[in-house]
Amino acid sequence: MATEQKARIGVTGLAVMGSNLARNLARHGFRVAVHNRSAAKTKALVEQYGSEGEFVPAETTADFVQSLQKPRQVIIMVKAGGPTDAVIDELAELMEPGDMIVDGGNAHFADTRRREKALKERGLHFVGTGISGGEEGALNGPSIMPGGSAESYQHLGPVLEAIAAQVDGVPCCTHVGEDGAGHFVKMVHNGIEYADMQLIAEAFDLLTNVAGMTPAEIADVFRSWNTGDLESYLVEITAEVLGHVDAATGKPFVEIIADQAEQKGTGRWTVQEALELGVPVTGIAEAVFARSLSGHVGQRAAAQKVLPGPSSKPSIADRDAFVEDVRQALYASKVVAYAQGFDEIRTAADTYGWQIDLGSMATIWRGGCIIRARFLNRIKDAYDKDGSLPSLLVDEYFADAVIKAQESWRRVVVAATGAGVPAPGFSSALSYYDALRAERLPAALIQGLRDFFGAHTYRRVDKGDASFHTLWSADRTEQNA
Ligand SMILES: NC(=O)C1=CN([C@@H]2O[C@H](COP(=O)(O)OP(=O)(O)OC[C@H]3O[C@@H](n4cnc5c(N)ncnc54)[C@H](OP(=O)(O)O)[C@@H]3O)[C@@H](O)[C@H]2O)C=CC1
Ligand SMILES: O=C(CO)[C@H](O)[C@H](O)COP(=O)(O)O
Repeated sequence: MATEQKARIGVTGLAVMGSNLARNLARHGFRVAVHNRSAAKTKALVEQYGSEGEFVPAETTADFVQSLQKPRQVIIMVKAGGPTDAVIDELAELMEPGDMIVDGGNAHFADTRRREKALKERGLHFVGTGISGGEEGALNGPSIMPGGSAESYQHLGPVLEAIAAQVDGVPCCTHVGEDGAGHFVKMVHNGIEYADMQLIAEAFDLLTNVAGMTPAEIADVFRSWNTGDLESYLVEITAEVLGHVDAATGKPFVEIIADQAEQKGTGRWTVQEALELGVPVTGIAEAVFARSLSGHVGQRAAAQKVLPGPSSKPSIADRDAFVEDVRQALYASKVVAYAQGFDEIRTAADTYGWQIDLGSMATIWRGGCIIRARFLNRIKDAYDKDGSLPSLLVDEYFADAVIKAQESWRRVVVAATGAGVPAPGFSSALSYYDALRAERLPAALIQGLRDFFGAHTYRRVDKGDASFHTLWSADRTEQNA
């Protein structure tokens, strides 16, 4: 193939994400080489969308690599895990020093670190890149979170910024940080996505089972919420899903879906990594566990037969006031979930030596991605004002918002408890708020107990950092530890 006919960039893995990303690149004037393990997808893409731009289809990996301009840039969009390793191994055999492999799948950041290290030894650049926005975002402009070296970003950045979503003329793409930073930030993005959806689902449950509203009425509520502080993609599509009617039965669509939430793993990874880093991401953890509980069909069926709810349910005197309380509780709990997610990113950056600008993360999540929301502008402002903010909750704007929401938030948690409606997201977010602001926590008693049974020692409020142990089974005098 003549050099001038070679492609600027390649995409391998042409399922929903890869094929739409390739189309997005082509629509932006990049000649794109396209390849898929099974050639039918490549053929279908070119047949259906060939007129959208310049595609260079390849049936084999060798032809695919040959069809690229040097230094070569290949984006992989295949299943995370083993398939990604298999594709990287195949490509690496055919590529040359200076070429670049970009993994746009939902890889675990530790895999990304390992892959970048291994490929560097072969002279290849490797960029682990988070991409969010689902199939629609991949086509029309996703939010893109590239890691890897600053040098790699110099070459790749202009292409990614061109195809990313744009908000106020700013691309939703920036160099997140070295090696696995991009995939780490994408993982936390997904963790926040889990928390956000759990809170929305709890709001729906409360409006259904405490306020007695229908899905169509609740759809209207979400539609109106989407014109205020809660404006976001997830609130917008909640109104769509709740307003949809099942064609086969004529019932509200939400009532005919099996109530078992599935998960591919990025939320679970966010919690596992938070446990390692010692960051309390209670909202995300509750969301992961709530999905998991929903899937325990046998246990749920057994419990339904023997465990009753409260003998009487509180009645809602003023439905509009309750709807407003739920709105406030949703907003405050959402702020807590984002605060926890940003804490995890900051702690990981310190741990792994990444220079992550938290304000920039809020900036690139404003468009294209699943958690895009109006209040990300406020998060950006908060971190722009103070890059070392101890918690989003102490920023003036967000402190004011949760303080204003506080009474509503408490009423909603009380109503949920009284009615026997599970609201783990709302209640754990409120407990987090109360724990953070508490002058004194019962952790003191835990320390006392640990010292009693295991001589694990404790620090005193009046003796600085020194540790002590009480001789519990002797005369109970205190010793320096
Ligand atoms: N779907 C979404 O909304 C989002 C997905 N992602 C991530 O993007 C990536 C692609 O997602 P999606 O488009 O949904 O596709 P899938 O995750 O369903 O992956 C399907 C693709 O992987 C290829 N593949 C699977 N195993 C192998 C293998 N061993 N060797 C080579 N190719 C293989 C398939 O090829 P074949 O056709 O031959 O089977 C197909 O192209 C995933 O990592 C996903 O987590 C990221 C953001 C959003
Ligand atoms: O990455 C995404 C969006 O940004 C995917 O939509 C996400 O993988 C969905 O996750 P799950 O299937 O676990 O709900």
